[in-house]
Amino acid sequence: MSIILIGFMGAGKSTIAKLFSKNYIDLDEYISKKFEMEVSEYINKKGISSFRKIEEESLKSLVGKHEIISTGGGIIESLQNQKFLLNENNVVYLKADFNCLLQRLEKDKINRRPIFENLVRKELEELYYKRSIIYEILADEIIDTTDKKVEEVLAILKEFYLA
Ligand SMILES: Nc1ncnc2c1ncn2[C@@H]1O[C@H](COP(=O)(O)OP(=O)(O)O)[C@@H](O)[C@H]1O
Ligand SMILES: O=C(O)C1=C[C@@H](OP(=O)(O)O)[C@@H](O)[C@H](O)C1
Ligand SMILES: [Mg+2]
Repeated sequence: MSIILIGFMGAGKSTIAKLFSKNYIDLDEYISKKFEMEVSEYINKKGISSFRKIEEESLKSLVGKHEIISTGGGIIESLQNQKFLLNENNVVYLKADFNCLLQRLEKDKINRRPIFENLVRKELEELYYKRSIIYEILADEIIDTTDKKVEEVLAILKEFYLA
């Protein structure tokens, strides 16, 4: 079994997966290593549709092989992935208020996120609400990370799966 973390950009999926288990895989990191370029570079060079296809293939091939998988926020843009995730039993939605996510994303100088950088606030907010409904539907567990420290979120996840 694999725990699969879903949620909007900035929810803390990559951070939490890494801390939860040595046997983690981050889909963006996996894709970046495979194609020897940052995900942002891949999206800018090859386009978002190509990236979504790679995400589909990667998700399918990695589930079951790692204790925890952090996905990219757009994983649920693919209908195929939605169906796949609906059939999985350990999908955890890391959620947060829009303003909280925005603050985290603005502070994060390490990861480049074309979807975040190329949208104006209103467009990003619309995307957030559109995606939030889908994350909720697909989730087996939901952790609200708003105003929670990384350590607190990690402790809740451990309570679910390691207690
Ligand atoms: N619970 C949290 N509280 C405050 N900052 C956080 C929290 N979780 C993650 N962050 C920060 O937000 C940014 C995005 O985290 P990241 O793990 O890359 O999110 P995601 O993979 O969901 O996009 C990073 O700078 C990270 O340190
Ligand atoms: O929401 C999205 O469409 C994306 C989210 C990013 O991952 P994080 O959610 O880990 O930031 C990354 O996969 C890519 O930039 C596209
Ligand atoms: Mg991430």
